[in-house]
Amino acid sequence: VVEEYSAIASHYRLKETIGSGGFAKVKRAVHLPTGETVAIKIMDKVALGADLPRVKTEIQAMKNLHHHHICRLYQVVETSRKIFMVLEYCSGGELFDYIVQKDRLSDSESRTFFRQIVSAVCYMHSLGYAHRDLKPENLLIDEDQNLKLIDFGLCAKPRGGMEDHLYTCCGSPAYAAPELIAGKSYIGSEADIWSMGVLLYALLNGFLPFDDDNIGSLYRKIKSGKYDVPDWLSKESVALLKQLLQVDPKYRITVEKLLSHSWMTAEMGVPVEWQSKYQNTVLDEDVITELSVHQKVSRETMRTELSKWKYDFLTAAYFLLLKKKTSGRAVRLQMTLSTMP
Ligand SMILES: CN(C)C[C@H]1CC[C@H](N2C(=O)NCc3cnc4ccc(-c5cc(Cl)c(O)c(Cl)c5)cc4c32)CC1
Repeated sequence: VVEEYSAIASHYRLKETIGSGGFAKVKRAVHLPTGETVAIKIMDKVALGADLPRVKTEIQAMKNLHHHHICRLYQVVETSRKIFMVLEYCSGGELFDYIVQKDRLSDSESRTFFRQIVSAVCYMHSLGYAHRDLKPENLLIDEDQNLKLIDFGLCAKPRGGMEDHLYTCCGSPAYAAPELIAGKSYIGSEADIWSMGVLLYALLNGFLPFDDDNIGSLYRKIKSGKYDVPDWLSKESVALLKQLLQVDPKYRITVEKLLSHSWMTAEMGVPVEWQSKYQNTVLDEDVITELSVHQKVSRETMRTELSKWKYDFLTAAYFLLLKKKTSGRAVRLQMTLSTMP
């Protein structure tokens, strides 16, 4: 097995498999130069077949999406047979499992999580991306109980911008908007708003608003837009669900209005901050120092090299050192990154 993973074995110690998506295996790993834990998504190009473009879509999208509630891509390694994506590790697992084990979440815990989801989605929309597969399985919890959005294989960045219509019917049926399953052309951001309505319902109730083993009756329920309203729901949350789960996208709440909706701001007092907390234009001086000293190159050379954002071993070392710094650990490397030119 080791020779298969030799491309990354120089810098990562592979640990156990932590999950597998359709055509990918995800393993926990340790980044040897910093000691940080990462998740490595491993795909076999032959097995991917027609799905290879989805992976390229995901990689390209993740290179442009830098947000504290979006899983960070650190590095991409491609060999003749494999693609490895080195990703931010989330020790808390899937939000889906968290809801199941708690049965359902309280109004305020749902609000805390839902504000983070809206923050990530609003940020994506501001950059012209629609996720198109929003569901609790694609939201992970990190060690600080923060949510991280994953799986950008279906996300779309319509050429003509967010108003451009999309056509491919995709994502998971139970979370899919009526216009999407009706096979009509649709606006990606509007479909994401519907999916967030289904997500909020799942957080507050522990079950889905539209569910049926038979796909035909599931579609009929979604198109009807009718769902149960359990008596434990607060008046405000019922009002918000009504505005999210509007069958006609014309009447659906927009993400801008969502940021300051009264249920969203209750207890918090402030609208959702959707801008990224990550500073992704200025390079961190402490990290440059550590990397340039360690690689025995000038700071200028290091700055120039880092600014190419090649998502190689150097990009990974930069992001992981920065993560160490922001979580108050020493900005130190344990071995040379042998790949520096
Ligand atoms: C859609 N589901 C079924 C697939 C599962 C695959 C395993 C996942 N996982 C765990 O099960 N436990 C721990 C765990 C910890 N850190 C992770 C970090 C990143 C990713 C990740 C990121 C992206 Cl961008 C992506 O595309 C994919 Cl597939 C995975 C998964 C992690 C993870 C959860 C989702």
